[in-house]
Amino acid sequence: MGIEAWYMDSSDEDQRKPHRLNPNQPVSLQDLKNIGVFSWKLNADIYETDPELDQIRKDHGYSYTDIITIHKDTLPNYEEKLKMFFEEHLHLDDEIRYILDGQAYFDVRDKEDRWIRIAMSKGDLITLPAGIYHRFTLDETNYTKAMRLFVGEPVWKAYNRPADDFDIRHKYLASLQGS
Ligand SMILES: CSCCC(=O)/C(O)=C/O
Ligand SMILES: [Fe+2]
Repeated sequence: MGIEAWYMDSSDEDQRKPHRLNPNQPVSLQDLKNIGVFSWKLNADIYETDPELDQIRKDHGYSYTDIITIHKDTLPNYEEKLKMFFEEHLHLDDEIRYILDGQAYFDVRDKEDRWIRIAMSKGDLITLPAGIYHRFTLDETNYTKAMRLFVGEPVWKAYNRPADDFDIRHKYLASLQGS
């Protein structure tokens, strides 16, 4: 199957709810590619030995990996971290996440600054381009386990919006021209 994405409503209700418009307004994988968001569906049951994952890592230079389990019993400062992840932000590098178990949402801004919600579940690998405004939340199941990948030594620093003066933000916006 792979990821499913849709435009969000503007309600302030629980961030863990789907927040679909009525009627639902789906966003295609091609729409996501057009804003620099790419995804793969892999077999998460074999992530430790998966040749497909190895190939993606080789092709993109994802030399670093670690695993984060996001659940109230496993993640230190759980509430604080979830709050931080849901602040709209950007990074100076690509954000690459592979869901090994459970599910979660990434929200990204489209070219018109509208929120797109991306539903991620076991086996979904996603890359968000450096400079895109985004945020992350668990869904109502309150659990996910994800591999974090990075080119070289990881830099987790997030810059909350507004972060419009960074070169990477200009570069990202320029990359959208004509797409
Ligand atoms: C699934 S990893 C936690 C979320 C995160 O690291 C991040 O930067 C969200 O935007
Ligand atoms: Fe992020």
